[in-house]
Amino acid sequence: MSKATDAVYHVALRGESILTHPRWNKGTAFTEQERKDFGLIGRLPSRINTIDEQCARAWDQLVSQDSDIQKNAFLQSLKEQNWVLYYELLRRNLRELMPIVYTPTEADAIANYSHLFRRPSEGLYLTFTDKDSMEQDFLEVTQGREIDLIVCSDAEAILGIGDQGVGISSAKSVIYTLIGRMNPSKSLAVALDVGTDNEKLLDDPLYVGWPHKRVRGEEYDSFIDKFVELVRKHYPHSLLHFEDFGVGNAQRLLELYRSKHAVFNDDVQGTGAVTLAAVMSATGVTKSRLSEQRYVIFGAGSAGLGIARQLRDAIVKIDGLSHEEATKLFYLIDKHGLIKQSLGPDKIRAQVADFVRKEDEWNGDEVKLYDVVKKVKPTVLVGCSTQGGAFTEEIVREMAKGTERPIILPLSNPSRLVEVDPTKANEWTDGKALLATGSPFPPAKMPNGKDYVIAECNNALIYPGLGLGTVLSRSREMTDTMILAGARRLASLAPALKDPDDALLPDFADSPDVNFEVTVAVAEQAIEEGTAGVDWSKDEVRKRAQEVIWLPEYGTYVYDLQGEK
Ligand SMILES: NC(=O)c1ccc[n+]([C@@H]2O[C@H](COP(=O)([O-])OP(=O)(O)OC[C@H]3O[C@@H](n4cnc5c(N)ncnc54)[C@H](O)[C@@H]3O)[C@@H](O)[C@H]2O)c1
Ligand SMILES: O=C(O)C[C@H](O)C(=O)O
Ligand SMILES: [Mn+2]
Repeated sequence: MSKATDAVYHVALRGESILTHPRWNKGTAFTEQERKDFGLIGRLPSRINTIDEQCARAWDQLVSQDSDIQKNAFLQSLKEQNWVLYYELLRRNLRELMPIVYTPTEADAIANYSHLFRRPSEGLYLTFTDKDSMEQDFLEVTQGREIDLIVCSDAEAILGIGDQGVGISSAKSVIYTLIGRMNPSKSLAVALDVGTDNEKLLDDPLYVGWPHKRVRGEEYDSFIDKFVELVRKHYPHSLLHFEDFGVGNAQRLLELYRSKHAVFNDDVQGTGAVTLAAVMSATGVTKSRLSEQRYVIFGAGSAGLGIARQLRDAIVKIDGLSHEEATKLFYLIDKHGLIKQSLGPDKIRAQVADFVRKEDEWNGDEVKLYDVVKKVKPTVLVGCSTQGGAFTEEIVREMAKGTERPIILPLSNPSRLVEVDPTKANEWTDGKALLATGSPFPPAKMPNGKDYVIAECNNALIYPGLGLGTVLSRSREMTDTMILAGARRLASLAPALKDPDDALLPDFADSPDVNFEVTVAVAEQAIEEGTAGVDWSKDEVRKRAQEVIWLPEYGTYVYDLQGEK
């Protein structure tokens, strides 16, 4: 592992400029020599603190905040002051602080973005009205920086809370550092502000985004295209991560660009990958094959479709079924009920065409979840519908009648949108259900009194590794086979494989090591299939992956006018 503590950095900033630069600021941890060299003696109180002392102080300040949203705001401002301290504090308390900086609290932070606004998030705002100066604005912010990863969102479908306009979230790029241990200087968060259809925001005089209806159609496409072309021109080797685009754009843009650049849609592909890992783990417990399951996916949007495709493709690849046979194992349900032929084209999105059920199997207009469960007897039920509580007691009990160990994955975020509270699902199935949720939940009690840990089936458990594996191997594309390799590696690390009563997926406390393994698996696969721009042995992949790890440690600074800024 790289030892940043021993690292020596040549830095060209002095005085106020270094103290206000979050990458270089050490606050009270500047050494005596550094205080002399960087003109800081009169700018700092006398005592020199260690990182341990700084973490203890920051922790005390954090826990004195009254609510999670205030804690989130406190951590945001810490990030704006001192990256090392911010990431080190989070690293030391990962399990506890993930829900504060990420799901579910981040949903509230984004929903209240304009009201909590203090200063712009570091990152890039690209607004539709400024499209003509996009390249200039892009270069102004990036300034020739080395960037490996760009996370962008048009915020049309933020988690399950819908259109949030310009609610830029740097949370997704923070995770690349926190869990993927990626150098934060190498990532960039981009807000693509094309307006909003959220009336509450449009009517809010404090809304900080462009107060205009969402631009759609050709104008939208050409705006996005201009941005993607800039990324391709200035950062041809970067990974472009799409987050929380609306259902009409997510899969479409992915298909449009994936052969031209390494693009990744987290909601489609990241969610598909982590859910596949959870199902592989659960079928390990039930000692059955993926191809022996019957799958009901409730909510056929970006996530639902991504999950269905990922599972289907894995069944083909791993269990050897034909594409058609594997597709038949899936029942997709959206707001008009089961997706079946008679719904007609207005109610069926083009992307789900593969999964449309034949009419002769079903009577009636709109077939509801309960009726599907009753007839199909699914072994796997996935929720990505944004409909809190949709898996009612009646539905869960019905499912448990049809299968010994129902695999139930209510994935909608944030917590209040979960399709079923896992404690309830555990109770209604007498502890038989194999459960994982999208947001963190406390353990449920098994009939024998033991805790059943509810795994967090959130794409953050895998996307940093998928992204970093792609970047590390300098792949121009993130292929389905690379994603599958990452998902299989994650599944192989599932606690339930060792102890069937344990969690279906690794804990977030272990996510940095887990993602390291995913990174390695993805890069190995890219090299094996020839997608990579490098040709390394397996040992070398691991060594290189170690070398790029960034740890939140200060190192020693030397003042140097030619140094970094
Ligand atoms: N756990 C994870 O890692 C993860 C990842 C991605 C998305 N999600 C969650 O999944 C949910 C969906 O996200 P998305 O990106 O797919 O959004 P989306 O808008 O693309 O999809 C939501 C789908 O649910 C459908 N729907 C709405 N009401 C319904 C109803 N009553 N019955 C059935 N279907 C209904 C919508 O028509 C839409 O197709 C969100 O809550 C999001 O937070 C979780
Ligand atoms: O943001 C998350 O927690 C996961 C996912 O990307 C989502 O949209 O819900
Ligand atoms: Mn998302």
